[in-house]
Amino acid sequence: MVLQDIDGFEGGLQCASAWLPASEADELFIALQSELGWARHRLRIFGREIDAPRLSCWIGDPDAAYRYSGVRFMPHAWPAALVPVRQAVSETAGVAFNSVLANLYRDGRDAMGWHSDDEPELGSAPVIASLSLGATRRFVLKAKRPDAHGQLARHVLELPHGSLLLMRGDTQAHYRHALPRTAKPVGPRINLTFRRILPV
Ligand SMILES: O=C(O)CCC(=O)C(=O)O
Ligand SMILES: [Fe+2]
Repeated sequence: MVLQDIDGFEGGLQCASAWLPASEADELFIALQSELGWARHRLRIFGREIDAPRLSCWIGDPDAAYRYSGVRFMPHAWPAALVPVRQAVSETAGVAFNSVLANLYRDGRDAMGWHSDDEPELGSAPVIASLSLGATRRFVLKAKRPDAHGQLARHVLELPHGSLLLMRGDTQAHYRHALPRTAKPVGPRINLTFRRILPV
């Protein structure tokens, strides 16, 4: 397993493309797809309530209560399939993660819009570890402020089955990220973003 720095992020973004061997990633995908309590979370955008275009399940230790897009979630308990994964991801990242947001993108119409994971519960420079399973999808980062040429820097990553992406340092403060829709035919994808929720 090799964590590679992604250029232009000064150590704030690292990726291991085959962090989980394919057979383990296959098994994990199947277990999570059938066992998690997938639900359509509701989002508040400009005062309107809308259904998120994906299915989600929030998992964590009992004290890891969390607000996401203006909604307070009580975490589900850790399913057996995620106990060793949480341990291994925590070791790789060097952070004792106490929660994970699971997202299921059923096909190319499911997506996640532009945001930063900068909620106060995550602290000022959070480490977020993102494990991708299933179909490869495009993950895009865009700077919040223009560079010296007046451009908003953009970075595109393809996140394959079993890959682990670490976002650290100023990544949330300086960038937004998104998982755009795609018109290409793609199968389902599960993404797990491990987070450390601080007591507030
Ligand atoms: O699905 C992804 O790769 C991104 C998920 C994400 O940004 C999040 O859960 O905050
Ligand atoms: Fe995110």
